[in-house]
Amino acid sequence: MRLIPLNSSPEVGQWAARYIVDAINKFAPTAERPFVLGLPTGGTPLTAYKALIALYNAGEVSFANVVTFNMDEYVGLEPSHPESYYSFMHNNFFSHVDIQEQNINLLNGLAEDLEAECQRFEDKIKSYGQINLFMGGVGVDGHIAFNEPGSSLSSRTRVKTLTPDTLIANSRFFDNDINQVPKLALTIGVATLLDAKEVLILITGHNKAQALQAAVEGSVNHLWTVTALQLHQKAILACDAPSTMELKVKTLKYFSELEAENIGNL
Ligand SMILES: N[C@@H]1[C@@H](O)[C@H](O)[C@@H](COP(=O)(O)O)O[C@@H]1O
Repeated sequence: MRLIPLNSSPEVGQWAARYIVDAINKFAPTAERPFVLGLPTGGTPLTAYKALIALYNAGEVSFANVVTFNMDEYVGLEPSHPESYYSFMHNNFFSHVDIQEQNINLLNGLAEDLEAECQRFEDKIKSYGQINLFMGGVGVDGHIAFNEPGSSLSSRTRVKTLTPDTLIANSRFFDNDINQVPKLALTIGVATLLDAKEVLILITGHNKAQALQAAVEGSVNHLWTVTALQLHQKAILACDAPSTMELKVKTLKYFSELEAENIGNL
């Protein structure tokens, strides 16, 4: 695991965007051999999307040969609903870059057969071989995508019932009314995420400090699904200063020194 200690949320976004752009450019994608990028929604990645758009506008990257897969989507919201993850992604990222619509993959939370939709998504990912880089965030309770506490660490894309904690956290996007938040979501599984060649998780804010502590210092545990990243060969956690507050001084110093000396720790 690499832990990248940064100061602020904008710095985390800039670091992540630079990492993604470098990965795409190094891969030199073509139409026949696209770069496959996994993407999240949420407040945390907004600074990364802004920084990616800035790098695109500066001519440093093209998304023309990038294929994307989003982590999750609510069940029952029209794509045009302002809080659907379809809307989020188009408003905050896709509409601002040169990605091709046919290269965008989002789960369809309105599918008649939700299980078949989840299988379609898994199959589509497999058709590309592997996701090259999956960016994600983390919930206050350490959930990854919508893999709520207690999710199988071998899980695949499926329907999940959201916990009261997640409904409360996400009600801020629904007029602070928990009853407007969809109770179900489609989400990639923990194993789907672990299948990616690289995983980059962004963690910002003091309310994520316990999740970061669990991810780095805790044991692998299905109650904090982010801890499954300890089993991944190439997991990176990019975090701001407030989110590191629960880490031992020794832990933070160790990871900081590795990065300062450009050694990394995979
Ligand atoms: N399904 C999403 C997650 O993918 C996201 O990581 C989490 C945290 O969101 P935020 O970044 O807004 O704190 O919220 C939701 O549960």
